[in-house]
This record gives sequence, structure tokens and C-alpha cells, in this order.
Amino acid sequence: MPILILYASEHGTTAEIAERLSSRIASQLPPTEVHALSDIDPTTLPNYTAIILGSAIHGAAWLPKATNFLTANKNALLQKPLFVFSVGAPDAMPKLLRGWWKRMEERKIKEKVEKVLGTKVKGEALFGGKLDEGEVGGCVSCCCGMFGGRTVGDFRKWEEVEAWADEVVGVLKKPAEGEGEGVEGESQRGLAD
Ligand SMILES: Cc1cc2nc3c(=O)[nH]c(=O)nc-3n(C[C@H](O)[C@H](O)[C@H](O)COP(=O)(O)O)c2cc1C
Repeated sequence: MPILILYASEHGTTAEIAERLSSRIASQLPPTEVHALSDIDPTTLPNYTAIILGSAIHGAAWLPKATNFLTANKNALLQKPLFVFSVGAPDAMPKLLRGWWKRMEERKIKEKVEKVLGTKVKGEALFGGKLDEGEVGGCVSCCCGMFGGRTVGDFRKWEEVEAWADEVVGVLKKPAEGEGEGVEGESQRGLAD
């Protein structure tokens, strides 16, 4: 059965990261499938070995379509080893705020996911994304610009994406206690404890 990578994206960066995760994982544990949340039939979730769910971050939270999917399909998702990732732009913040902002987002998203599921997931990550001209406007743009932040930029670090893909593979390959193969262990990258 394939490993499923699902994503919620507004401007395409989360989709690209999902594709990169997929190809890296497929090079070690094929097959994989990648789908936008809007393109998956939730009744097919039992057909996958493991599920990796990712969302772009807006307003320091997952996109509503990702949170809604998590809530609506909680029971099916919990039957599988579940990993989550987020794609945001904390590196666009002014330098002084960057670390604090990233940790705040990590904590907030982790708490929300665990609250919806009622349990921890097998692994989590927050990756840098991309901001194109005109995507972020108004107050956010103005404040970032004034205090040394950026409103345009590519903050992706592909080596971090691939390293997390390798961690996911490691977790999935690790035998569960008392079983021949399984999913014990956790893979955390960039998300606060
Ligand atoms: C309207 C808007 C709001 C955003 N808000 C946040 C935010 O609160 N925190 C953050 O880390 N990134 C934020 N971002 C940055 C996006 O998460 C980042 O650009 C990401 O790469 C977008 O992914 P996507 O291309 O898949 O939509 C925002 C971007 C936009 C366009």
C-alpha cells in the first residue's frame, strides 16, 4: 500500500514541498502518492500505509481547509501512522522576532493538531516557504518592511525537507514492540515540545 502525502496550499509552495517529500520517501519506501486535500476521497484513507498531512500557515495557523479535514477525518487518520508538516515564513519576520515567532507558531499548531486528534502524531515539522510579490499586503507587509523583515523571498531549505523525509522513513521502518515491522518512534523537526 502506498504512503499518502496530502497538502493544503494557497500559492503552490506547500504542494512543491509535498512533492519533494514524496520523491525522497519513494526513493526509500515506495510507492507514494501526493494529493491536494481537495482531490482526495476520504473513504480511500484506509488504503494507505501511512499519511503525511501538510498545510500552508496563514495567521499563525493551518489553513481552515486543513484543520477541517483533520477534524472531519480524525478517526480514519488515527488508524494510520500520521505525520504533519507546516509551511510558513517566520524567516520573513524582523530578525529580533524571528525565533520567537517560529516557536510560537510551532507550539500553536502542535497544540491545535493534538487537541483535534486527542493524541500526538508520529512526527511534525515546520518548513520555510516562499513569499512572492503582492502575496502579503496591508499591516503585516508594512510592519515587516519597517522593522527589517521581508515581504518577498524564498525561505525554503530543501535539505531540511529531505532530512525530515528521511526521519519519517526511519520511523516507518522501525519495528514496533512485539511486531515484525511497525511505526514506533517520533520524528520532530522544528516543532516545539
Ligand atoms: C495572506 C498570507 C498570510 C500569511 N500568514 C503567515 C503567518 O501567519 N505565519 C507564517 O509563518 N507565514 C505566513 N504566510 C506565509 C506563507 O505561509 C508562505 O508564503 C507559504 O509558503 C505559503 O504556502 P503556499 O504557497 O502553499 O500557500 C502568509 C502568507 C500569506 C499570503
